[in-house]
Amino acid sequence: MIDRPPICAMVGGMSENEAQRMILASGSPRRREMMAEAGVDFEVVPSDADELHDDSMDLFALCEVNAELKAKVVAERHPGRLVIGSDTLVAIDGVKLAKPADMEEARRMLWRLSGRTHEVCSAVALVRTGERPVSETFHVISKVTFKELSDEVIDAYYREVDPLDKAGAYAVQQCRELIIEKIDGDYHTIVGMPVAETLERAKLLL
Ligand SMILES: Cc1cn([C@H]2C[C@H](O)[C@@H](COP(=O)(O)OP(=O)(O)OP(=O)(O)O)O2)c(=O)[nH]c1=O
Repeated sequence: MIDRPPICAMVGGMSENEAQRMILASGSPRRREMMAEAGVDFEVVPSDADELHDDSMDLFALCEVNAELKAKVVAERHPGRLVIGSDTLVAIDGVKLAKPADMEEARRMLWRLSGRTHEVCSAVALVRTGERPVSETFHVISKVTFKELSDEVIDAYYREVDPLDKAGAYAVQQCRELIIEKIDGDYHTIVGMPVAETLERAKLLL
């Protein structure tokens, strides 16, 4: 006899367990770690969506659009599954800082942030296609104040931290004492995703 789950435990051709398994549409190791630490069952399918860069948009709006683009591409390929996409941007004086293209740009970003307070926005899109479609997007903004930096401090910081895959060219989770004076808001939002709120909302949508 073929061993298969009963029909009542099947959702659109998937077993209930598979349907309940969320997809994190991200290549970010930080997002993956935060979801894993929260103890949820999920699969990682990085998104190949092209991110939008539009300085005329509000910080939160651009972040939300990018989170949606990332989630939608993966959701289209996995109908029936709840897909989580996320985007993080840093902003100061109306200028948005994404991931730096090279070390020179990274250094320029840190100088811009030196001794000042900036915003970090992380947006999350929860998207499902198929029979029970869902599209919900939200964002959280936290504030980070940098110490006054110097060339020596930046050299020391970049000996320990690779800035090239991080918005704003720094990582709050690494060698924080070298560059950061103060954090106001949700720490996980700065690392890349407001994970508690994401999972609360996701649970209601499964
Ligand atoms: C501000 C900040 C950002 N980051 C990271 C989180 C994100 O991985 C990255 C922002 O770039 P994103 O474009 O949001 O994400 P990503 O390209 O790393 O991953 P994906 O699009 O596949 O989801 O910066 C930190 O790790 N620490 C920080 O303190």
